Amino acid sequence: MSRPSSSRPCSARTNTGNLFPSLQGFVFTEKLGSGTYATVYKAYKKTGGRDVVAIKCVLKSGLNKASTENLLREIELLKKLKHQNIVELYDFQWDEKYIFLIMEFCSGGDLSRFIRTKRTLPERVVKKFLKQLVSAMLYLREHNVAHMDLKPQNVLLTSSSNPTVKIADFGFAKHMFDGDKESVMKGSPLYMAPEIICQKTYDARVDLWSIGVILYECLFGRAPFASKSFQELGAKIWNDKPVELPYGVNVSEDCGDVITRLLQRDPDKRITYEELAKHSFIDIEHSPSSSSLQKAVSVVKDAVTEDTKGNYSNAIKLYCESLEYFMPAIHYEKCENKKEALRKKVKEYMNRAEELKKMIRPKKDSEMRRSVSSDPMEELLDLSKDDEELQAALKVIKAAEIEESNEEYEKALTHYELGLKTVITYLKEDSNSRRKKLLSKQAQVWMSEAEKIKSFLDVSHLNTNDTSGQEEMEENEHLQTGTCNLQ
Ligand SMILES: Nc1ncnc2c1ncn2[C@@H]1O[C@H](COP(=O)(O)OP(=O)(O)OP(=O)(O)O)[C@@H](O)[C@H]1O
Repeated sequence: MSRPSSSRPCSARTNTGNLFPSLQGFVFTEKLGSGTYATVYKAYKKTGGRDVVAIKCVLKSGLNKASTENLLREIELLKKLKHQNIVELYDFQWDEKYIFLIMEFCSGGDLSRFIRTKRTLPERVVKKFLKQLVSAMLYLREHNVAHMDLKPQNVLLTSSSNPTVKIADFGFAKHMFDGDKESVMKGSPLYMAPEIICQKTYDARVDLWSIGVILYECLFGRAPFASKSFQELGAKIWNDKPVELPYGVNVSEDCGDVITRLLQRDPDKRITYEELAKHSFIDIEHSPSSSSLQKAVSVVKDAVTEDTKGNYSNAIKLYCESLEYFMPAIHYEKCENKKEALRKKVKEYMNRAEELKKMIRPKKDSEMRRSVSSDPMEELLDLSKDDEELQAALKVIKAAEIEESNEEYEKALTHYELGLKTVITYLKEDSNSRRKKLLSKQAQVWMSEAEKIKSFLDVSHLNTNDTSGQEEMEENEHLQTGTCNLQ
């Protein structure tokens, strides 16, 4: 809510002798940086918990019509936007000299500086940042907001260890509904989608291109159109050549695919927001967010219900599905104690899933052999001596039984299914009544074995390992060493 500052325009002197602006209720401690129309300071609240904030101070006298519009737009938009990956605007005030935007403080600096200090970022870290940026972008799309000036300088980091990224600087942002077009040139050429320059009309898809450029720069240390002169930059923009990954780099196929699809010059060929959210490199549904834990709890509740009802196969699937939400929930949790408590709980659920897997595992050797020796297979083979096709099918099933007892489940299932195909046709036509009776009884047994194997195979490979701790450790190691991807 806007409310005028009661403070008189005055200033405090810094260590270096420069003047800080002054705002009642806050102590300015440090200059964080300055942009086109504002300077940003670190400050803390005099009252309460002395919360640290960032205050963007806009000198009113420096505002022309365009920058006033930018600022008002930024305030209007930021007031409405609340997302874990968007810098929050707490309040705004003004006095005779300045307009103050009191914002969430991000102590890790901006992504541009972060990349420069590390040269390149490892794919694991880039993937985490990208998921967070995409999550913010999807939220912006839901609110019909296009940022229009996404670049590493406008992406802030919450801290230097285990950082979260947040989108800042909504000075150029605009309410844009699907199909809306814009024709004014805005943004920074290195990060600007080609259609802004080449076609002069564009829409919210320009942000997808900029995300692609940010991703490229994080991985390779420079923007795809990085140039030594404006002429060179112009030539690269006005070109039909597809953007290629630098020679000799080592990125996963998924990662390469998402960069290439974001950096499509033609916006109609560019990946859409929906496709991006579902892309296997991003998989927003299973990305750490404030709702991860809620989703995990809801899935695990269903698992327990199925478990209680004795539907073990379903229960295992749901326990494992809950892990897909528990892991991002653990990543999202900042408090170490809570993380540990969550891990303990997850371990209990996953132990139960493993226990159930053992329970539904098809019979092992001794039991199986007993049923093999007691089954009338030998009699059936004898009754089918004059029928090569049925003999062959029965031998295939016999092999399946042995494979099952040896726990070669995939092979056993294939052979059960193959043999049963023939057996079933005989059941319809067989004139030998003794054989038909025996065959019919055994077919039931084999079908039920095949079903058991199928439902076991369906869940046996499902993951019950919580790797969140390992992942966090590796990520931190990477960040500390600043691993380089260009070899
Ligand atoms: N909330 C914040 N927390 C910490 N640092 C911040 C915050 N907001 C801005 N900064 C720092 O202040 C610098 C200036 O920010 P600002 O938004 O005014 O301009 P800019 O994005 O650098 O430039 P321009 O507005 O010209 O695009 C940023 O680059 C960043 O380093």
